[in-house]
Amino acid sequence: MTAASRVRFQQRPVVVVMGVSGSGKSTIGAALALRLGLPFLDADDYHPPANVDKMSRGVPLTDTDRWPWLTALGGAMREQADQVGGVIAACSALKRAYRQHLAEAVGLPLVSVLLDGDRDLLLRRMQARRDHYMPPSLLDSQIADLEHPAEDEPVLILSIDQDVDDLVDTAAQALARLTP
Ligand SMILES: Nc1ncnc2c1ncn2[C@@H]1O[C@H](COP(=O)(O)OP(=O)(O)OP(=O)(O)O)[C@@H](O)[C@H]1O
Ligand SMILES: O=C(O)[C@H](O)[C@@H](O)[C@H](O)[C@H](O)CO
Repeated sequence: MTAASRVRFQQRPVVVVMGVSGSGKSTIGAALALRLGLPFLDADDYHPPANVDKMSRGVPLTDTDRWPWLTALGGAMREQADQVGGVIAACSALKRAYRQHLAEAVGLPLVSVLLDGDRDLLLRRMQARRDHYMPPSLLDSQIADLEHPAEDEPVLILSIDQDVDDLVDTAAQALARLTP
């Protein structure tokens, strides 16, 4: 048993694994949820078809496109948090207002895990992906929209130039300390 798998929380965490497209949110979020025995929700599954169509055509989403999507995800997070106590969601959550909106929808404080990487690595990972609607041409608009969590937002920042297992180990251990 690794140190991370022995982590015990006083309270189950409500976590948003966040960052720009290609940073590894779905990959790390799913693995972290499995490690912590918590439900996993992927924001990609909550987009209305019009949003997916827009992104597929290489057009960045606007705030207006994102609010209903964030409301739907926040509602699903709340259901899981009510039933299970905690939840891990993968969601770009690029702007502070989006993270606040999610926290309000859930009714509990969120902990963000920001997957941070440089543009070259992000682009390589997006280009290597074959089965995803999000085109690499949208990366720069994602980077432009990203507002790094401020001092008053509980956040764990992870550099994505590490193996998935290492990232999950670090996140699991740090969450035990960050969770109120
Ligand atoms: N730490 C890592 N090391 C190597 N490859 C990784 C790592 N994390 C993710 N990947 C790979 O990078 C690609 C992007 O990851 P993923 O789809 O999870 O990102 P994402 O942030 O969910 O993207 P999007 O927001 O566009 O859905 C995938 O092919 C995934 O397998
Ligand atoms: O906020 C946004 O611009 C979008 O929702 C994207 O982040 C996508 O969800 C994702 O990155 C592609 O799967």
